[in-house]
Order: sequence, then C-alpha cells, then structure tokens
Amino acid sequence: MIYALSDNTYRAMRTERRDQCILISGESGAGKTEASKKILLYYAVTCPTNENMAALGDRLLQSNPVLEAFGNAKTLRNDNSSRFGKYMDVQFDFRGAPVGGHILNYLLEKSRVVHQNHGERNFHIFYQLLDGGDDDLLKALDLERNPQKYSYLVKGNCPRVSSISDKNNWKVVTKALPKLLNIIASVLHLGNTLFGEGEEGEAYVTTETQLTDLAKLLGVDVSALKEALTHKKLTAKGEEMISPLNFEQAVSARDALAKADEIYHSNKGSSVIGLLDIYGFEWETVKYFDNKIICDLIEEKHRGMISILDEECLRPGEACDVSFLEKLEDTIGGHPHFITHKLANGKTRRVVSREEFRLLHYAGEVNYNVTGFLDKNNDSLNRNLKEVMCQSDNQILSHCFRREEVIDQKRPEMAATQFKNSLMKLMEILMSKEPSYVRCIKPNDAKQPARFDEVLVRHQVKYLGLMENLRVRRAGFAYRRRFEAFLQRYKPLCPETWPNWHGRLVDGVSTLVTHLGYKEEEYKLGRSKIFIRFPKTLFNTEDALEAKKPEIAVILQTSWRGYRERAKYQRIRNAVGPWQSIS
Ligand SMILES: Nc1ncnc2c1ncn2[C@@H]1O[C@H](COP(=O)(O)OP(=O)(O)OP(=O)(O)O)[C@@H](O)[C@H]1O
Repeated sequence: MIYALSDNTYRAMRTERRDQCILISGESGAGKTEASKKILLYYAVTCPTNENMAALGDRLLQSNPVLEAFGNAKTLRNDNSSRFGKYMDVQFDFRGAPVGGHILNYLLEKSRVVHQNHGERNFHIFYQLLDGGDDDLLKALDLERNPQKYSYLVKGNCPRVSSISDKNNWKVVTKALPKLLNIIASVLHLGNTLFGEGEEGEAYVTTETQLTDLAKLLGVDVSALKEALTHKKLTAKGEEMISPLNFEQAVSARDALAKADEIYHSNKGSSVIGLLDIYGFEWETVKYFDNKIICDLIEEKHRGMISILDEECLRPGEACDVSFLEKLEDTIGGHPHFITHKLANGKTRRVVSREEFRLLHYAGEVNYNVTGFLDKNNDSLNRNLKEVMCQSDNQILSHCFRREEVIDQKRPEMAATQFKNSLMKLMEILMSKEPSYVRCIKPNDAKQPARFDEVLVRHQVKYLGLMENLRVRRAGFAYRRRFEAFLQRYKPLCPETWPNWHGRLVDGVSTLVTHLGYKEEEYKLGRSKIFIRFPKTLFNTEDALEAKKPEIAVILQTSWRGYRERAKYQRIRNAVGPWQSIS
C-alpha cells in the first residue's frame, strides 16, 4: 500500500505537474516514521537517476539516524518516539529525477532537554555520547560515562532499555557530526551549572570550574558567559542597562540556553513531493467535523488560550500556573467547550481536578493539567546570553545565534507562539500541494510484533475519521480534479479542446467529457472541479489518452519539423533579401 501510494503520488506530480504532499498521521508508535522511510526508499530505488541521485537518496535516508539521535527519545509509548514534526521534501527535475531535498523540523519538544516524565528519557544523543564515546573523547569533553551523574538525564528515572543500543547508534551518528560534539557536551555541563543567591537576592555561579569547561566547549569568553548567565540586558529609552538576575531567573536563563533550537536549510527544485510526519495532525477529519471553534479557542489573537498563556508569562508580578488557570476562567469561562473544576457542575467537577481544565474536542473530552505550563512556555533567551553565543568560535553555534538575533523582537516569542507560527508556515506549504494520506494504525500497546488489540484498533479507526471518510468516498465520487488539471491532461482527446481551449474552463471540461461520451450519472461539475463517480470511467479515459499518445507525438513532430523548416527558409530569405532589391 505504501509503495502504491508513493507511486501514485509520483505519477500525479509528473502528469499533472502539480506539487504533491503525503500526510502521515497516527498515534505515537503507530509507524509514521517507518512509513516515511519506506516512501523515501521507494523513490531512491525507482526514480530515474542522475549524477545527484545516489548522493541524494543516501543523504535523505542517512540523515535519519542523526535526526533521530537529536529529535527522538524513549517515551512510555514508543522507545524511539519522534519528539518533533518532520516535513521532508524531495525535489525532482523535469525528467522526474530527484535533484534535491530538504528537511524542516517542527515543534521540537524542547522542554524534554531539561525535564522528562517518569519512565522516559532525554533525547537519545546524550546517552549515545556517554555510552558510545571512547575514553579519550569523554575526557576531552570533561564528561563521565555514567548518565546518572547528569541531572538532565535522571529526571525520568528510566532503567536501561534493551531495545536501544546507544553504543551502536553512536557509531552511526558520529560519522556525521564531529562538529556537533562540543554542543552536546556543553548542554550537559549547562545542566550542572549551579547558582547561589547573594545578599540582595542576586544570582551567582557556584560551579566555577564547570563554567570554565563550558566556556571552552562553547568557544566563548568565560567572564562574558558568567555575566550573561546571571544578568540581563535591557534597553530603556535608548540606553542599555545591565541588571542582575535572581536565582529563579538565572536557572531559567540557563535552561533556555540548553533548549535553544537548530536551523534548517532550503533550496529550490522544479516539482516537489513533500512528506509530513506529524502527530495528531488531522486534515480530512477537520472537513467533516468543524473544528474551528476549538482552534479559535486555542489560538485566536489576544483572546485565545495561547495569547493568555503568553500574557501570563510576560506580565510583571507573581504569575504561576494557578494564576494562568484563573485568567483562563475569567477570559474564556463562558465558552461551551471549556470547563474547569470551578466552572463545572457537581458530576463533572469530580472528574476535573483543581489544577486541570477540560476541552470538549470533537473526538472526546480531554483534561489538561496546567502544572508546568508556564515553565514550558517560557523559552525566551536573555539578549546578552544571545550576544555571548554570537561571539562563539564554534561556527555552528555562532551561526544559529546570529540567526536568532536577526529575528529577535522587542517582545520575546514564547514556546506556544513558536508552535503556532511553525504550524502556520506548515499550512502554507501544504495548501499549495495536492494531498495524499497515510494513516498508521497502532496494533498494540505492548510494542510487540504480530499482535492486534481489537479494541485499540477500533478506537483509532473511529477517531481518525476513517469510517466517515470511507462512507463519503463510497457515497460520493471516486475521483476529483481541478478543471485546469483535467483539461490540461485530457485535452488531446477532443478536437475542440486541442491544442488549446480559449473559453471558460468549465465549458472546456463539459465539451471534453461530452465528446468522450460520459453519461450524466457518471460525473458532476462543481465550481472548480470535476467529480467522477466510478474509477472505471477514469481508467477508460486514461486508456484513451495512452492510445492517443503516438498520434500526438506524430502531430508534435510534424509541427516541430514544419516550424524548423519554415524558420530555416525565413533565414535564407532574409539573407538573400538585399540581392533581390538590388536586382
Ligand atoms: N511497518 C512496520 N513493520 C514492523 N515494525 C514496525 C513497522 N512500523 C513501525 N514498526 C515498529 O514500531 C516502532 C515505532 O514506529 P515509529 O517510530 O515509526 O512510530 P511513529 O508513529 O513515528 O511514532 P512517534 O509518533 O512516537 O514518533 C518502530 O521502531 C518499529 O519497531
């Protein structure tokens, strides 16, 4: 099925010359990443080759171990769970050969760097480095082999996992990333950088040796780093001021630096197939269940939950998770899809605790615990920390932070807003492409092969909207295409539409299908698309096109030869023109 879909998408891109995308959805551990690897492999093996091909196929597939090392972690549901949305695209030239590609990472769960739930791990890369790095390397990075020594790695209290070989994976990853080593090590040192509190509440670094190691790894000046970790730079009325941070602020400055994100690259190609592997991203469903009311509740400007969360993080005074919850109650308390303990009636009140709010989604009711919301959202890096990192002689670091500086705004962008903006960018990319869907169904919760838990499977089929989708498809039309695409492809089959139709598109399509003998019950013309009820009608039209191709080729050849000879004749005439006028 995966190969058939990959093939269809490729053909559609070639024949209709329209960019395509494949949206892969499903629960955590259902097989989205595995499916996307299969699709890439299919293109790497089946597409025509050019000199870039081997390198490109290799690069896209080999980027996986590296991406997974940095973006995947063991969770309760999947030992190799992607903690980010991944959008990859492959660009093809006019012959259909892959010529480029790029990978955008979305919504990385940055908070995992500093905190993991019980039974879960930090990103794989940290354990890989400690387990797989040889003694000399660890010594050079001032690291110890035992992960228990690092506070960022022990939060989840996760025992060793037999399915994960950190040591072997390290070998694969190190081939690709010598330059990133210093950064990985420095994150661990950052986690162990501790602060004390001075007489006036100001924070100071208590782990001086650690800080020297850290500055060395980051390639920055140690006193500048020290100041940046314990002070913030403000601009008031055009003047720069430096003010000390208190203990909590210094800890969150340190954690924000540890979470600072990476960048992506892009380049251009002629046609594109995009692959999107993202959890909980439901398109088709949204069409049939109008989800707008919940989307607005969450992301509406100024009044949505994300705006309220940002306001609470940025406002002066004592903001905390509970004050955020109260603010939600004050602002959106009357919303029909939002309930809290205080707002609920007796029966519901029992199932919504005091730290929770409940959203009534189309797929069911979900309780959200606000504990840690503010911390997770607080992702702003102090300006002077950014400036210090810009000075780093590690090019990767200085490049990342220079970019950060470029997009720096007066008001720092909080994590939830970053999520929202990433999603909006993603929507723009997807809307410009023709979508196909892969739904992965997770067979059991025990991470075991060949076992199907019927209840679990039924639940997913229900909530992925698969039944509704099938019903709509069955009741409706098997095939739909925009008028321009349909006309462009099949216009050679009718003398009135070939070589070009100059009237309205809908009339062109109507003339074409009447000429092809489509019966009334076989199709409908919408506002911008033709809907064809049975696959057979389309297959017959495709067969007719195949049969017509040799004839079209002859017509094209004849016209080209005629054009070429006429042009040649014209050139000769132009050359002899003056002679004629003399005679
Ligand atoms: N087609 C498959 N055949 C065999 N095993 C599979 C297949 N798909 C997935 N698996 C197994 O399930 C595990 C989880 O799959 P995968 O990492 O692709 O899930 P995911 O949907 O991407 O999860 P997440 O959203 O947590 O990243 C894989 O590591 C693999 O062991």
